[in-house]
Amino acid sequence: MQFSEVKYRVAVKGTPREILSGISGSASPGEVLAMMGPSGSGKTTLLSMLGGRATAADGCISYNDEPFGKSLKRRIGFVTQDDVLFTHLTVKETLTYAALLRLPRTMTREQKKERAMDIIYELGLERCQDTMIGGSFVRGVSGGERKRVCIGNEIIINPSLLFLDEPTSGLDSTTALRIVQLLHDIAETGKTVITTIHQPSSRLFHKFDKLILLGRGSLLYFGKTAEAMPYFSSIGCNPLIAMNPAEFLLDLANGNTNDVSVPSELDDKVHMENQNLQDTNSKINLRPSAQDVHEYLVDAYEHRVAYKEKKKLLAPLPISDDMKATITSSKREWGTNWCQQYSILFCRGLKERRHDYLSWMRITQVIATSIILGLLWWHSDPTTPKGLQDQAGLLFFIAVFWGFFPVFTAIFTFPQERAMLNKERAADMYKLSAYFLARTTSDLPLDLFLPVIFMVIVYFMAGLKASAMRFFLSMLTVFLSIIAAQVWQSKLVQSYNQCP
Ligand SMILES: Nc1ncnc2c1ncn2[C@@H]1O[C@H](COP(=O)(O)OP(=O)(O)OP(=O)(O)O)[C@@H](O)[C@H]1O
Repeated sequence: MQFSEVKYRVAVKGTPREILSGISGSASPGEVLAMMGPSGSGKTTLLSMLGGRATAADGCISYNDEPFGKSLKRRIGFVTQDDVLFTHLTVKETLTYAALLRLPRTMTREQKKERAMDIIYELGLERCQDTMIGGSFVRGVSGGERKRVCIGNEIIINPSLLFLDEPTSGLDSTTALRIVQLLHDIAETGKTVITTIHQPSSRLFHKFDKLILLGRGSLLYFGKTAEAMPYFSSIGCNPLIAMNPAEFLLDLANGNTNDVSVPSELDDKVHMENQNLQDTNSKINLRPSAQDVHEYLVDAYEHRVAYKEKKKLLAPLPISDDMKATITSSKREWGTNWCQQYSILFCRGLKERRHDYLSWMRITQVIATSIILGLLWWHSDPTTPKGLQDQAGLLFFIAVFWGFFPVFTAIFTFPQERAMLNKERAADMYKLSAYFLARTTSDLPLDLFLPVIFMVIVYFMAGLKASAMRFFLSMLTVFLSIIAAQVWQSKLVQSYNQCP
């Protein structure tokens, strides 16, 4: 993968702001490329563009000399910074559903399940395979285990290109090392791995083959990790005390020169500025400002390394015609057919949402409402015109209540699923129509369970046991209200149909 002069701009309050200013580099099969830089330096933005999740304002990104195409989606694994997983599924269920949806049709269902189990063992998740993922309201697996599940979700398809956004953040050094070792092993099988990383330990730092150092959206270094320290030494920046190279590079990228030797050009600049300050009796600076350090590093890279690296990027890659045809093909390859996608998504939807739909809070809410209604219409008499009018009012209330109740549930549960829908659709896991139908139909049995309890209570308390026909008609009203609610919900899904 090669990228040259990649730029990214956003408009902040109408003013264009440059997030990335001309980043160039490359990563080859068998290599792990790490992107380092202070928070807000543009690592995630660059990774999203390289992974085809965002479009660059300027510049060129190519994969085996071809631009990003739909067929590439299934060859790319992308682990986002935020863990996007279903909270109520277990580790094993999560990876099994991913395997069933993503692995190619040529594999049988059993083989796909076996692959999920292999990943569980490979990532050391066997002890928590039956534990729920969990989230803000449900206690589940630990942060490190959740991160490993996210990685497993992507490596399960054996991607040619694997992108990871801060896979080791918040993990202890041993677990972090284990994950980086895993990335190394994946790269050794001929894959390309690109990861952003925050403050790695020195042991981790040396595991990366190539390094990109970003500072304020500019490239401060791109090249072999082993050559980073000699390069900075050659431009006059050396650590004055023994320190982790990653810490030293991050300090430099932040413009912090404490415990770092400063090149003579920067020293001269500080002296000149101090002379001007003495004239105005202002406070004297002892160290160069962060802005000066940044400008010096960008300038040094531009003059000493950039030209050489850009020349390397211009050299054509030797690629076979078969490979070229696969990359340029605009045909999407689905891992499963439409019916299989529907049935997998239906089962997954039932498993995930039964916790929300059948929670004690919802059950109590429904039973309490039905008891209140039963008390208000206590043993109403359907033989008089006034009593019949009363019962028509009750039926109207029931229809409205069951029209809105599922809608509110959908409003609260769907936004949580939106991130998942975006992520899975970006990886071409299924068609939107399969998702939509599976979601609507998996909600129906759950939506119908509570109304039945509700209706039974109301009928016995309000004394509406007169005719089976009337019971049937009011159940039909409830059912139609729920269908109307589901159709309304489908509009909600369609409004989110702008994902890639
Ligand atoms: N759409 C946007 N609108 C406004 N600012 C943006 C947008 N996207 C990115 N930025 C800004 O661009 C900068 C780089 O963001 P990015 O998420 O790439 O940083 P990062 O290096 O990954 O940071 P961290 O390590 O904290 O995750 C940040 O200052 C961010 O606020």
